Amino acid sequence: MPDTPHLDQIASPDDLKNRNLDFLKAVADELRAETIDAVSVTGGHLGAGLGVVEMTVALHHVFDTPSDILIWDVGHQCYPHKILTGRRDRIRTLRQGGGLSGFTKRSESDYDPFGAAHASTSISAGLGFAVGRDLKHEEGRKVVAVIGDGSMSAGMAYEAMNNAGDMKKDLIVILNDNDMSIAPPVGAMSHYFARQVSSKSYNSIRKLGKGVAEALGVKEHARRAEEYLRGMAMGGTLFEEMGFRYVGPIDGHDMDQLVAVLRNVRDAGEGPILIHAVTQKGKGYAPAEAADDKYHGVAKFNVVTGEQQKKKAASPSYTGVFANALIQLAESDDKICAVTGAMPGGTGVDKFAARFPDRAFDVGIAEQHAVTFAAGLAAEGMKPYAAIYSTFLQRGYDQVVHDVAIQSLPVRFAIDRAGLVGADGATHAGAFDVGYMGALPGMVVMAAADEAELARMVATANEIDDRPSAFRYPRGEGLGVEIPKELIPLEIGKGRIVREGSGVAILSFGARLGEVLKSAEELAAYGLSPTVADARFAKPLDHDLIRSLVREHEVLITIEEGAMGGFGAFVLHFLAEDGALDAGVKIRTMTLPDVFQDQDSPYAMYETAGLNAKHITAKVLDALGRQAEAAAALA
Ligand SMILES: Cc1ncc(C[n+]2csc(CCOP(=O)(O)OP(=O)(O)O)c2C)c(N)n1
Ligand SMILES: CC(=O)[C@@H](O)[C@H](O)COP(=O)(O)O
Ligand SMILES: [Mg+2]
Repeated sequence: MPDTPHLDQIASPDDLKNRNLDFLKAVADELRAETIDAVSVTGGHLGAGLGVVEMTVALHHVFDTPSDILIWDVGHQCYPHKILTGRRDRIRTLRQGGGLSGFTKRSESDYDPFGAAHASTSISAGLGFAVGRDLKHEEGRKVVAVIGDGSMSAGMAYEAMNNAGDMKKDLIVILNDNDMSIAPPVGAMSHYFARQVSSKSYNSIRKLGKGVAEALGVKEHARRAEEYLRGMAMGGTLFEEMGFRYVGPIDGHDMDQLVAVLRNVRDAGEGPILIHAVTQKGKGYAPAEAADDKYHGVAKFNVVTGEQQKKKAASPSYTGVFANALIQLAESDDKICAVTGAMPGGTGVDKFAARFPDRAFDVGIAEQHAVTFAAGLAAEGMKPYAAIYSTFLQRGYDQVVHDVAIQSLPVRFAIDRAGLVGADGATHAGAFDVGYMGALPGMVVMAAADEAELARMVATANEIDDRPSAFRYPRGEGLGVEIPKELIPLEIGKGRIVREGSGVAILSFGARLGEVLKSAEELAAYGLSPTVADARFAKPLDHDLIRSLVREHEVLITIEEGAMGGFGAFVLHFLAEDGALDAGVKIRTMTLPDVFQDQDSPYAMYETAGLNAKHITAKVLDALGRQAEAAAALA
């Protein structure tokens, strides 16, 4: 544990008030050490937090949080903020079951006025707070939104600035420019920020900033503050064109400069202001600074060496299987393209890009654009695979409906991180895609039961050229099954029987199949031998398979790694319309529960969700009227 005599004096941000700069700098140093130490035992997002340590201390010193509103965009950089705002004693529970969230969360603290985890929401939310404040005539309260350069690639940020610049509300936006997203940043705006930073004025302002900060002092009056601000502003920036006053670039690790600038901005009066702060992701921890990803997201690690305790994977990841299958197909099909929204590593598009650089596109944190861009590619006769996490595809849903589905354009949606993802919690759960994709006329919706199925689904989607298709697969490793060398496409809308049995049928959609097969073994002890089927498709549904399962069994259970309103609902709808329900057939649908589940290990989350083998066993017994045995199976 680090030695932290200054940080020990900070129970809340109040303890940062009336402190001198030397004290604040000492707190920052200790806060950085404490953050590194905590993440070394929990794993999590490290690089982003290390880049805002000084900014976090300065913000809580200058502003009167939580009365003043401080919003962290994404929230993955908020661990130092959590340590300063009364959560230090629980910081080593970050991202663990029952512990602190890895993001800002309203229910966790008054110092988290707005929850996040998806990018680029902070300016919109901040403007909402500012307008609400003014409507309540509480004009003295300040609103600050801190947004990263990567998150400034999303349309939402500009929609918010467009609105804020026009409304002229008192709102402070800090552009935390570390020249990194998860991967290197992309896009013209990223080049624009770089030009601002590399301009000569930055260097002179750095020197000037220190001098002026020393000269100004805490109680300097407003006129001097205004002059200082004007001296810092570079003039003619895009932000100024949008109605913001622009301050910077400033050194986001220089406490003297930060405190002086924040104070002046705080006291500068009406209207939106943007402070351009240049920071370094991973700052102050050599292994993070040296790493390509700046330790964006890490496993537990050794603080001295920086070595991460990554578990050796027994099988390839689903993501890797997707990437390899796509590359294999693209070797002989030059129409195949891959699109990612700032997640090249997470989706495997980086592998595809290494092989086919001209056919891989990282469009930034811009899922809406990613979907419509893919629609344009498809309309031009290309075969785009939009590889997007289930949770982030939510942001592009109108584009899926309006730009893709209504026009029957053959965009292939590779939906990664389907189902529960573990430590990232509710904000990142891939819970809803089966329902929202399956609702769309013409859409083909598949889910992979294992990695071999996934590889074949990639090939199946390649053949679907007259309408959109989607295939979903979970985070993490596959089951270790062999992947066929030749990727034979599946027959559209046809499932498969995996295990012949009688009495009970379990129809699985997606990667719960492993748990279903475990349950089938358990059920032998109860004298039962269920039929197990893999639906493969939620749309079109395999009507023949479902009819035969119902006809030949007393009980039908459906199971999926998704929210209600998905596969089970589609099956029930079909059976109701088909008249099967009139005959009193016993059907149960197993889905994620109707709650937003907090973070835990994926296994524990599925345990809470009631979707592991023992729950399936209990569900079968319960449906058969064997309640006592069902309860015992759960014990
Ligand atoms: C809508 C959305 N898409 C993708 C992500 C995944 N994501 C999380 S952080 C991040 C990079 C953010 O970069 P930046 O805002 O510059 O913050 P930094 O990590 O550099 O501090 C991305 C792409 C997300 N959280 N939300
Ligand atoms: C904050 C964020 O959205 C990403 O960093 C996310 O945590 C990555 O998740 P994976 O680890 O599943 O790629
Ligand atoms: Mg960044």
